[in-house]
Amino acid sequence: MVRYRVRGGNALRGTAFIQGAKNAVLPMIGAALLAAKGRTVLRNVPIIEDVRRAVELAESVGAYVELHESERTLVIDASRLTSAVLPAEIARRFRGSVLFTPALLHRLGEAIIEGIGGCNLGSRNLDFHYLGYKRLGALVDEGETVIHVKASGLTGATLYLDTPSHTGTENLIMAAALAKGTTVIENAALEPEVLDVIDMLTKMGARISGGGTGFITVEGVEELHAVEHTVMPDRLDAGVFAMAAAITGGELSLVGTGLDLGVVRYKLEQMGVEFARQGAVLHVRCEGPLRPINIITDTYPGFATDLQSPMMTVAALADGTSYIHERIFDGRFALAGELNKMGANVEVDGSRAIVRGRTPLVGARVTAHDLRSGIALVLAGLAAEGETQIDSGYLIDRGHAHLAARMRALGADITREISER
Ligand SMILES: CC(=O)N[C@H]1[C@@H](OP(=O)(O)OP(=O)(O)OC[C@H]2O[C@@H](n3ccc(=O)[nH]c3=O)[C@H](O)[C@@H]2O)O[C@H](CO)[C@@H](O)[C@@H]1O
Ligand SMILES: C=C(OP(=O)(O)O)C(=O)O
Repeated sequence: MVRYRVRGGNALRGTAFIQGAKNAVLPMIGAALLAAKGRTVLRNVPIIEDVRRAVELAESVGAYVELHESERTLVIDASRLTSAVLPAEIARRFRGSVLFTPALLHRLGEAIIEGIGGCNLGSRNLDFHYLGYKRLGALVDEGETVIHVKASGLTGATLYLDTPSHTGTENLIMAAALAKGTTVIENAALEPEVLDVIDMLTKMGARISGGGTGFITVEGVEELHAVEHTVMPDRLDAGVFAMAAAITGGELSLVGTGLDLGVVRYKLEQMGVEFARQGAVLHVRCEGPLRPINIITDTYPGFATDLQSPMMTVAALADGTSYIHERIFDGRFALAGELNKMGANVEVDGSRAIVRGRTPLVGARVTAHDLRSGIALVLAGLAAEGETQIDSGYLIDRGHAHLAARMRALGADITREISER
């Protein structure tokens, strides 16, 4: 069991190196399996547990994968895929496993999905994915525990997503890329990670237009080839470091090519955090007290649900009452109870939370219920008096690379330990 220990009180200062994006690299690993010849190279790969699971999953279906950790580079040779099974013991450990389905369908004519994991955030349906595959000509057999998707060649069609699902959009683009004819995906996701995946697929030879508009057109091609691609920076990792500077009264230079925090930056600015773009570096600092904030999560370009939990910690440290409305997931407030153990005053009512700040936070033994509640508790620990122990730290490691080392380099008192219980 992984546990983080944080002793609060230190202002974070220095240069924070932002990792590559988890939610871009996982679909890219799935995309690499579409290339039947050659070797794909992915650069700026975040060394996170989800990437390790994705490597294991790719190997389990027959790909040859090298993860060069110190070079943050993945080399994937998918010329020989041997198994259409996504085995439960790996696939259930991360959400990105769902992104292997299109490659297995195209390369082996079927995908046998024994499980899909990911953060426990309430209902996380996959109906848009399966309806899309069916419209493209696949047979989908949804058993109690195993889902079997079969197709001897897919054919383009018009697809519609009820809401712009992130992985749903990526999966249907990948399924359409090697289908016969034209596919149109209406109400497609606009997230920058989706656009980065489209960039990679385009380099591979896919013909995709309309990325970022909500209406994506894919002209199917005969084959896709292996390419080199650099993963975009992780805006969630960047948001967390900006918040760490804000709540500790620190000052950080965030380094990560082309970093854009979007609405999160504007919300933090409303709270009193100062940002300055200095060429390729985004500088963030906070001197005065934090003001309260209202947040409504939404699909891009709205406020990212994945930063809602860390923002709850920031709100608990602001002077006044903040309001949070979670609109993407129906079970994303597990953090509230843990923050309250540390002295926060968070009241949850359905999809809304009221955070009454500022209450002094004190170190406590708390539990990460999912990746982002975990990192939110690390933030709380940085601002709390005394020591905070965060159990189930594996969930944090799913999405943040070398967290303790990166924060220690900025002056934080944080350690990661492995314990029996
Ligand atoms: C690996 C990855 O990229 N994970 C991200 C991805 O997850 P993921 O792609 O799983 O999230 P979706 O955008 O698909 O889901 C958003 C909402 O749509 C609903 N829905 C989705 C698909 C579907 O077929 N039917 C359906 O009802 C879900 O239940 C959920 O309430 O986007 C989420 C929302 O930005 C982020 O929190 C995750 O970090
Ligand atoms: C919900 C998240 O991830 P996943 O979809 O991989 O569970 C997340 O990154 O916060």
